[in-house]
Amino acid sequence: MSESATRPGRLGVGVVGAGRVGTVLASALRSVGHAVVGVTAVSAESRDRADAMLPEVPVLSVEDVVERSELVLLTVPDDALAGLVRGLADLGRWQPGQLVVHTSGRYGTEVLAPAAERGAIPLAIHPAMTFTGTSLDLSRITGCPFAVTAASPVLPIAQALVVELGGEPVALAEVDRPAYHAALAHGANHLVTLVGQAQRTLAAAGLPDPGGYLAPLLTAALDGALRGSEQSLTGPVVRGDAGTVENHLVALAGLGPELADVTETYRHLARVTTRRALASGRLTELAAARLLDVLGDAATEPAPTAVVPGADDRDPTPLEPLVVRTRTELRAALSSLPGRRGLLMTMGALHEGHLVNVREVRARADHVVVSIYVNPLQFGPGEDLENYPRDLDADVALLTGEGVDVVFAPDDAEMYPAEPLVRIDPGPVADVLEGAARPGHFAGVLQVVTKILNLVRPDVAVFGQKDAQQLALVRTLVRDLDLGVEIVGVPTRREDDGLALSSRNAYLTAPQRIQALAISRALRTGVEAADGGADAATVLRVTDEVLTHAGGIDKDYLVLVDPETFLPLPDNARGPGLLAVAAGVGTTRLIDNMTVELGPDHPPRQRPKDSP
Ligand SMILES: Nc1ncnc2c1ncn2[C@@H]1O[C@H](COP(=O)(O)OP(=O)(O)OP(=O)(O)O)[C@@H](O)[C@H]1O
Ligand SMILES: CC(C)(CO)[C@@H](O)C(=O)[O-]
Ligand code: BAL
Repeated sequence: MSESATRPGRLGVGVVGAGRVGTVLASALRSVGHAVVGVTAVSAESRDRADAMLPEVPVLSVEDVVERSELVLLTVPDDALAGLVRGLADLGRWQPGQLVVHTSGRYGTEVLAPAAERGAIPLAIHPAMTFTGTSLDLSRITGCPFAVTAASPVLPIAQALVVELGGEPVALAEVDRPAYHAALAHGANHLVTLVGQAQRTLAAAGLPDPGGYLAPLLTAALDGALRGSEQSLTGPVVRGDAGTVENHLVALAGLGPELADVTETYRHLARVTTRRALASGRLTELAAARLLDVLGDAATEPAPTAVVPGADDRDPTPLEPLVVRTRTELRAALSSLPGRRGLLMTMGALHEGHLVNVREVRARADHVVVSIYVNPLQFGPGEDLENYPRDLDADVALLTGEGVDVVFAPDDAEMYPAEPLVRIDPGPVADVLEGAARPGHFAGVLQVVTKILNLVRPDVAVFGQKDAQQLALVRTLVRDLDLGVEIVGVPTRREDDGLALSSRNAYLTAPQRIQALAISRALRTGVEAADGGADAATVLRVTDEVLTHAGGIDKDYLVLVDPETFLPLPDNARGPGLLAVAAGVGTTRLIDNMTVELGPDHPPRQRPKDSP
């Protein structure tokens, strides 16, 4: 085709669909000398837009617009396009030689076949741009890439049209349009969702101007991503920082159901990011495996929880859990819960720390079971079995609205109909620290944990890191006895002043509660010393100094131990360590712990305020 034949010349342009794209493109065509002969606009919004962007252009019926135009711009929603073209063909409105141009990203020119059959020239152009429907958009078109699809003989017409608009035509085959459009929608539209999630999360964290706060970082990240591809990636995943990722998941879960979509997206994108970083050699197999372990396996990814508005059409999360007291009732209740089952075991007297654990279960399972049972086997003589706070109604009230399906609250006769003869031997970890202070405690814990796991048969069970030795022993139990349940540890939830949440805090008087703060203060001092490069002996000494000088603290033990064996670390130890305390405050015995990284080879622990 010759140059003059490919140039559109001065055309009468008609616009079907006075949406954002149609009015902006028509206005641009008008500004380069074409005449806009008519526009369709049904809603008041479209009429206003047509008025503002295409002043003095008559608003006409679809048929009149098509009849009067040499170039018909079809800018209707994608789903309406095929019907519109077919309908106009049935009415005999298409004219030979008429240019019929649509701007749908998804379609090529096939969708215009009914017009082509009547001699019209079908062209598909799609600007890779988002529009506001105002004159601001005119500048956005300049230099904007347009995907152009047309039969080869008329492709130059489509290209020339785009050049006239000020855009950069890029030829795209019919067959590639859907994937092309998916890529654009994923990048541009889902970015809006992602940035919106980041803003909502920052707002929940109390930042006054989330958008302003994010702008420099996100601009730099986008710039890097566009120029350096995925090599520009920074943050905890590419550092292999599974602890931080786990901490993020817990923090997000703690923000409540309105932000459940953030957890879901975070988990999914972090998994994909991990796999990409592994494939590009930026993560080792081991580091990737640790991350994927924390993030949960894609194959067992929980369906979105029902608390996400509109996320799926299952029944809404029951507001109040079903309370069952016997194993028969439990079995019946479980039989109506299909899918992945998650469990939190507790002794009741629930607090916010338990709720954080509930949310962690909910993020990992379709259904949540909470057990409430004060297990006599784990209490020694003279301990607080009789006084341990029990208030099932208050516990159920606290769990209401948290997406818990079933509360299993057996009494002693139901849990132990007969004195158990077969006992679990927890092994050497149970002989030290809590085990030494409370002989038989962990045998009793593992006995009841095994029973409840067998009764509930969960896919995943969550335990708090506050009871670090218990968590380690439960992991060993599951490994050694092949119990086939995923055990997830959850970081300790604290009051704002640092006190670890615990049911036994209820025993503290107001002055004792203040005295108890010395425990977390001492641990924090040790962590900071380790972060500053202090050796194990120094870390232990500075922690001890705080504890010893605090009033009202009756230290039972303060140790710096290996987090797996719970044996003391040597003075020159390197790597992870656990600072663990048990202390009496008045008549209440409290435990707490924090992890430290020892030795110069280890980077400082990840702080929440670290860059992403
Ligand atoms: N502050 C907390 N943060 C996160 N998890 C916790 C916290 N406190 C307890 N948990 C976890 O909740 C589960 C149930 O614990 P439990 O019912 O014994 O509560 P508790 O507050 O530890 O009670 P206690 O005061 O008797 O030690 C355990 O896995 C425990 O580790
Ligand atoms: C795991 C547990 C529920 C067993 O009684 C108890 O030890 C607890 O609450 O941590
Ligand atoms: N929170 C651990 C259970 C106990 O102290 O007995």
